[in-house]
Amino acid sequence: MPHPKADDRLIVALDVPNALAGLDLASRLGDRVGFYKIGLGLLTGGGLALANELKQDLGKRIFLDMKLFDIGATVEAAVRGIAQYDLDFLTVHGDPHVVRAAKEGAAGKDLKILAVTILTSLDRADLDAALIRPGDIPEIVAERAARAFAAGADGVIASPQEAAMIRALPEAAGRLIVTPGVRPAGAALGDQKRVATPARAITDGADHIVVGRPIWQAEDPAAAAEAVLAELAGV
Ligand SMILES: O=c1ccn([C@@H]2O[C@H](COP(=O)(O)O)[C@@H](O)[C@H]2O)c(=O)[nH]1
Repeated sequence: MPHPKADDRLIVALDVPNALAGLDLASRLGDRVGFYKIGLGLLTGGGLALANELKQDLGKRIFLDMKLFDIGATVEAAVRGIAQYDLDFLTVHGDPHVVRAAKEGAAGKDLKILAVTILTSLDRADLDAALIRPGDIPEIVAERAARAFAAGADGVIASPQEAAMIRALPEAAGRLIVTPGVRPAGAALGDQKRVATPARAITDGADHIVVGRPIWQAEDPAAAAEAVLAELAGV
């Protein structure tokens, strides 16, 4: 079922406590939103059943944000199982062996594998604490993105602050850039550290933006989504 009114550049993160709350939010957002992200927080709260319902009954596109990371054989088996569901995007960590295994698992299915570069909630101090090599974050993100693309990733997850740098990579031609860490001007950051506005993310080369709390925690989620969509309509 197509959604002529929805601008699928906006993906709304359904980080609500359970599937019922997810369905309720989706019904409040109605035709305004055509693309939803279901993540780890909903996994034990009926996330896959919700994904199925949103896709089959309401015609929404679904991004399953699992951020898989394991030995290749396990990632491949996990993705083969997930690919039986009718989903659109799936995340894995951007390490080349993980991306290659995920692509094997998704072979023959119309499921795009997106590689996480560096979480948008991290800054350089966090990387130091995790013993990740020295260097500027945008430079490390660009390198991880190039390696993930070389391993076959259909796209990458990065902060909007790195979108322009990734878009300029030759390896990024025809690949997707999806950016969480998006905040309308003045919105609370929460735990996000590398952020930019919806318009900035898109003008810098993102194909899709992911927006969660600024919409689902808003007093009027439909109005909050409309404000983001109005900003996107201007770029
Ligand atoms: O680097 C990443 C990867 C994934 N996410 C996910 O996106 C949403 C963002 O939610 P907000 O409420 O808009 O901050 C959330 O589900 C994360 O798990 C990310 O933020 N950064």
